[in-house]
Amino acid sequence: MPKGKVLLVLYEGGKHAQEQEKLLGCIENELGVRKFIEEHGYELVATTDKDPEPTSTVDKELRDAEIVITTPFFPAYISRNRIAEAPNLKLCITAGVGSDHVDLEAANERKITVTEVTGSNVVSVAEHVLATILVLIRNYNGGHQQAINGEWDIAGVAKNVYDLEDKVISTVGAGRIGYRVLERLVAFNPKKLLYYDYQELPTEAVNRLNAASELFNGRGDIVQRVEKVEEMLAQSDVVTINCPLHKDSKGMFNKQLISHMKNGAYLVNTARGAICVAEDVAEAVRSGKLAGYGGDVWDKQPAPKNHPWRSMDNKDHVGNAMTVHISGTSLDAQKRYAQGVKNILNSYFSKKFDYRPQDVIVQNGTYATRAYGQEKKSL
Ligand SMILES: NC(=O)C1=CN([C@@H]2O[C@H](COP(=O)(O)OP(=O)(O)OC[C@H]3O[C@@H](n4cnc5c(N)ncnc54)[C@H](O)[C@@H]3O)[C@@H](O)[C@H]2O)C=CC1
Repeated sequence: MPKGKVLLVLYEGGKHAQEQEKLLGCIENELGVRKFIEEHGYELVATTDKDPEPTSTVDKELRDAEIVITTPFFPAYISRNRIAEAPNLKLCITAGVGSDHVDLEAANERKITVTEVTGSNVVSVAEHVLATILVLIRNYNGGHQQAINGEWDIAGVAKNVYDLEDKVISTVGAGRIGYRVLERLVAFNPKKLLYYDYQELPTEAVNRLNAASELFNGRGDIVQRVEKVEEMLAQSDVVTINCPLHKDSKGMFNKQLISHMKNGAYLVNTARGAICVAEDVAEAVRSGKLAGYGGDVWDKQPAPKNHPWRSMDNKDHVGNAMTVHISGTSLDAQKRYAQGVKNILNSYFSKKFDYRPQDVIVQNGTYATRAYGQEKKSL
């Protein structure tokens, strides 16, 4: 009987993989799972060649694969067509969080299980959100450019510098990352922390934030849920997006929704690029409607050289805080999601299928989480 095949798609590490052995998430280090997979009698095929569909190595190797492991950082899109061409496929594992690169509806139709390593990089992303907010609101880029260019024009930088203290800050999505962002923001003494989510935060979670704000800043009752996103945006100095990409969130931040934001507000998106309409955001930054946009997720990854967010700029050249998709792939996160992938494989190989419930996105033809849409089934 031929061996079952596991297909692993990761980004290239090159010389960095040799320099840094903790870089588990690159093709050279294969999440540290090769030996484990082979010991269980499976074949492992690892590749970086994911595009274009349908002529890449992924297309060829997926045809007889039983398991595919991908990451959101360098996503191999497991599309409906690719699923149709992969009759043996039983399990898709996301090494990280966010499985929108898998066609979840098509997976359900075929009863393919889709799992991810829930929680593995939520702290990493929350820290990146805070970093991006501070880069923008403190005009770090303006000051840094002068520092390395030999300039000293303080007014030229200071005219775009604010404090985060006393601002209204909001999150679209208050799940694991959104909540951790709110937690970390308390330290900055915000005026209000608002959230928009169709799932309400537990009362204890809200009480904890209010109590911390009371203790550190002398003001309680700062957290509020807002029912209408437009109402939340109209009050917010800084908005961060922390919800998954699905049919209701795709293209949500378009020209029309951005028009409800305060003039000169900041928008930070480390969730998924396609939640925003790229050209509409770039135009809002150009016009000054947004004082800045930052994040690390793009609607197509790797993003093309001419993507509007690469050249997006404002009149003072300080409104762009984009990075490549790195927030969830810190070395600490890589260790956690590599271990999480191993645990999921172990559940599968043992035929116990005793996955951690929070890791399961779809199973047995249905959604196991409500995160991918309001109407989706809850466990
Ligand atoms: N940049 C990066 O490296 C990473 C990005 N992510 C992204 O962040 C997303 C969130 O991750 P977690 O917080 O761990 O997920 P989570 O499942 O804990 O929380 C997501 C929350 O968003 C809410 N939500 C869903 N659709 C919404 C909508 N249209 N409007 C408002 N709220 C909505 C859900 O009800 C849930 O409370 C992931 O799905 C992924 O796309 C996650 C990890 C790494």
